[in-house]
Amino acid sequence: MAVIEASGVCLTFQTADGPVHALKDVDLSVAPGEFVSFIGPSGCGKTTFLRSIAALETPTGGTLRVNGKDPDAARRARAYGYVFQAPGLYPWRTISGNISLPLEIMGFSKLERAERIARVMDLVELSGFGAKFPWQLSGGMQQRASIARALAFDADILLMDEPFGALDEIVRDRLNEALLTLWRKTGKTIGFVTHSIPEAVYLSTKIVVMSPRPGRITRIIDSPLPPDRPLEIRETPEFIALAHEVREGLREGHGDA
Ligand SMILES: Nc1ncnc2c1ncn2[C@@H]1O[C@H](COP(=O)(O)OP(=O)(O)OP(=O)(O)O)[C@@H](O)[C@H]1O
Repeated sequence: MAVIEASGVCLTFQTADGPVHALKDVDLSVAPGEFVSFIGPSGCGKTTFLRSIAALETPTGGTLRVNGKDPDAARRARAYGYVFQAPGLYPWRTISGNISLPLEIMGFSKLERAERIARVMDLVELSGFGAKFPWQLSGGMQQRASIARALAFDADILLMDEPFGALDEIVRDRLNEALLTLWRKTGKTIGFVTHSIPEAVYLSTKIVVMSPRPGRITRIIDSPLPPDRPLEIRETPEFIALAHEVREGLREGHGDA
């Protein structure tokens, strides 16, 4: 069964300036364990599509199923964790306290919380930093903490909206590597929004190229790269050819190919 199944999904926002077609006729099927990146220029509906999967927006047409359920039922079943662009950690709580908060709200016992916090901190390589406050950590470490928080429910799906966009390239490279390791270890299905072609190509098993006005999918590219990817893979002809294909897809969407 597909983890995410979109068929003819449309979403039109009614604004004071008239309707905005944020998504038009989006068809996509994501299998369990895939790493799917959404790439495209500003305003092509990447965030809107991710938010629709998470039941934070409601499509105005078509059907969208998450784990075979409608997105709202999937949200209630805690089908996914969501990582936002900014880490969004509470400065008055420690890193452990931040990861713990949603677990507290969901009523997990103290013992279970401690076990889960230790496991996810290990996954994002932050063990030993639990007692620190967010402002004592670098930007990259804060974003890792926010990923740990999203992983704490142990949902099968991880939705990430440009999580590394604000970080410098060296930190971003390290986090990309860490995310791939985490994905291989956990087998989760990941939906990842990015503006970066190398990031999309490095991370994904499937690259979804989108285009604006109306927001739509112009190409879906299945990656031929192996799951095990050292950073140096970016220098290989296969990687460069794939990046070229994504760039072509982006150009086509702009109508100036
Ligand atoms: N709540 C809203 N009300 C009205 N229009 C909206 C709303 N949310 C998004 N839009 C519009 O829908 C379109 C798609 O927006 P969306 O944020 O999904 O694009 P995006 O591809 O994620 O862009 P970016 O890369 O800049 O984050 C844009 O034209 C945006 O202005």
